[in-house]
Amino acid sequence: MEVILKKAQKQFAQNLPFVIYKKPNKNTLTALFQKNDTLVEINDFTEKGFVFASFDGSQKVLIPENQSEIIESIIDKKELLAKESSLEIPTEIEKKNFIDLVAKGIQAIENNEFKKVVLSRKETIALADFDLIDAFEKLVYLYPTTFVYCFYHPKVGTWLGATPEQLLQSNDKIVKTIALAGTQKNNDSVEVVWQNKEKEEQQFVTDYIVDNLNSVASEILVSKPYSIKAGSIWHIKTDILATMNSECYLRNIIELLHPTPAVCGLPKEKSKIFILENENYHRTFYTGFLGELNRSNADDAISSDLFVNLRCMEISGSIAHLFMGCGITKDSIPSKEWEESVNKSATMKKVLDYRN
Ligand SMILES: C=C(O[C@@H]1C=C(C(=O)O)C=C[C@H]1O)C(=O)O
Repeated sequence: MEVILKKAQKQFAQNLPFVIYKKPNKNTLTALFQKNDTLVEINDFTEKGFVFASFDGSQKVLIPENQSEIIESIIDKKELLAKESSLEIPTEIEKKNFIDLVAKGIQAIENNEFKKVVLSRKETIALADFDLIDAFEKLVYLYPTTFVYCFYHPKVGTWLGATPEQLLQSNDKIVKTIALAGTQKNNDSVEVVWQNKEKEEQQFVTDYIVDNLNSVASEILVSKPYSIKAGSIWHIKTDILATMNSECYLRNIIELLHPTPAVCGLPKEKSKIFILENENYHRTFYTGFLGELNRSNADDAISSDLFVNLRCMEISGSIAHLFMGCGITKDSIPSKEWEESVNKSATMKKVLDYRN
């Protein structure tokens, strides 16, 4: 593990692109160290490597397998306990802006413009004594059930995240995906109880995915919704397994699924326009997707393994930009959505706040 982390440090110091990641519940780190700093873009999703794509689909960057050194390493055993962050809380202005944005979203739903919209915000934190690879290592230990990554490209930026959300996993004609939505903070109670607002919001996501896959799948299996925990937050999740028609390609499936109503809304186009016009910042790679694309020699028979870029931050010099969003429906209460966004920001704040 030392070796792979040291190599990542060196690659970063030399301004060469790399990604280092850990899959949910796995004890292996994988890294792709690109040997040059060429910016490679995806054309049709037949490329091999690690993809890093933006929310609006305008940027689809690849760390190509055939131009990279690929290293895997077992994660050393160590336990880091999550703790409450003591970093600064956001300002009253940030709070007011987000509450106003959510109220505007609810109004648009009441006007029947759409049924659901996911609205988000960005929070900026000044960093002291920050080390990228050290922060990545802490994320690995803090969030074992999530997809943890550190992505760097000198022409794109530096991102870190620990996301609970799979976009899809595919091998030939078998595609696995999930519907994830509904959020509540862990309060150590024995049973997690969900209100109708969260159940409905998550059902929208399941229905959307199943409806869209129906046009290209010969069979779809859908699990019952269940609760899962990511860091100190609970979500509702449904597993979906589809067998695709022979004329369906990975590119079609990605176009059908991304962005799902878990991060955009319903209907897709109308909610997307609302997001682009009303969130007063650019999401760039937040709520985009990332992961292994058409991996060669996949030992677990999964050739593409993609995740949605949530619970993430962009590092820019000595500043971290944190991103968090909430699903808004007709039953949303703006102040509660604000609290939810604050709870979600704790995922990254905990690692920024950690002192050895
Ligand atoms: C948009 C985010 O999360 C998404 C929104 C959720 C919700 O609205 O309850 C839950 C999980 C994610 O699908 C985020 O974490 O920024």
